[in-house]
Amino acid sequence: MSYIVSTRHVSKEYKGKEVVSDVSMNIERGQIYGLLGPNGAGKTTLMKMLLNLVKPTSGEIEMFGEKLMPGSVELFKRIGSIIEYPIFYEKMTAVENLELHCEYMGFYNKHAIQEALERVNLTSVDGKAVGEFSLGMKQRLGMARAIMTKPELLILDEPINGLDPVGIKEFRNLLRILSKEYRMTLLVSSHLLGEIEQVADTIGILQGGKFIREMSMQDMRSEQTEYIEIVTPHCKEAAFVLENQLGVSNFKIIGDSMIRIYESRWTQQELTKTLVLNDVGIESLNHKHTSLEDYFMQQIGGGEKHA
Ligand SMILES: Nc1ncnc2c1ncn2[C@@H]1O[C@H](COP(=O)(O)OP(=O)(O)OP(=O)(O)O)[C@@H](O)[C@H]1O
Repeated sequence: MSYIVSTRHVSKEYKGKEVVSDVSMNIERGQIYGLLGPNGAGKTTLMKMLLNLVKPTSGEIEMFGEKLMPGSVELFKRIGSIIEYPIFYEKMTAVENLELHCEYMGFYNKHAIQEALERVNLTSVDGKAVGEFSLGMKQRLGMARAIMTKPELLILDEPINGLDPVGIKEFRNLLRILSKEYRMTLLVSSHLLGEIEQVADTIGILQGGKFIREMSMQDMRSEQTEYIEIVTPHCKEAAFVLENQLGVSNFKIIGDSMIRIYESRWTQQELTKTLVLNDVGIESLNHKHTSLEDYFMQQIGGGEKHA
């Protein structure tokens, strides 16, 4: 398998503290790869290492099959990125900023500037200095700058920050277009699975600097569990009846009033009947499945604990 990005045991320490720890990740050409993790997980640091902005303490990085070295410069002509907040010359207009970027990248194509601005829906800002833009407009301009040279790989750090709901929807469509029509490979970080689950092909989960898991969204969806959820004010009594009358062993008690049963031996009717016959009042009893967000929270250790 040829990967566009491949890291081998990459770690980064700051003042003796490891903030990225032994990360081995692989991004296939043409994929939208979601790098997920809560604040401070190490997503930005990992992306900065891919862009040679931060030197790994140990480990190796390959980009486009080539080992990343301090002097690798040509590689970055094939990569577009937005890391943290995009920075611009505030007194210049959007077009002037993009023209300057073209010059810097050795790429000049007036048509590409207009096309990029149209792609991100930032067309009626002629004559306005970037310093007067809102955060969302700056994010759009950052995106225009990143895609203007049609890079093969696009690295976006929390790109949804600052966008309104319409902007988020447009942004997801843009990612799909860049992937499907422009055949770009995309690495997108987020702290919320919900923001990228609809577009990502693969997810890598980072927590406390450690790479917990890398899996396709398809596998992630198939790992969602089904369960029966009982809401009852008599949780302890219900658990006792389930265990002793029905032999149910695979269940969790959540808080004071909820039980989730992960085995399908008994129907909803049978469970209801047994609980009621044993004087256990029930508020509801329903068949459910975990959402991807629940799954993600479980992976990063923020899910419910076993009773
Ligand atoms: N230059 C630095 N010096 C010291 N510590 C740093 C430096 N840069 C990052 N860190 C620390 O490394 C850890 C990971 O930070 P990083 O910004 O990579 O996480 P993140 O997952 O991108 O988080 P967020 O979503 O909040 O941006 C944090 O504890 C941060 O304080």
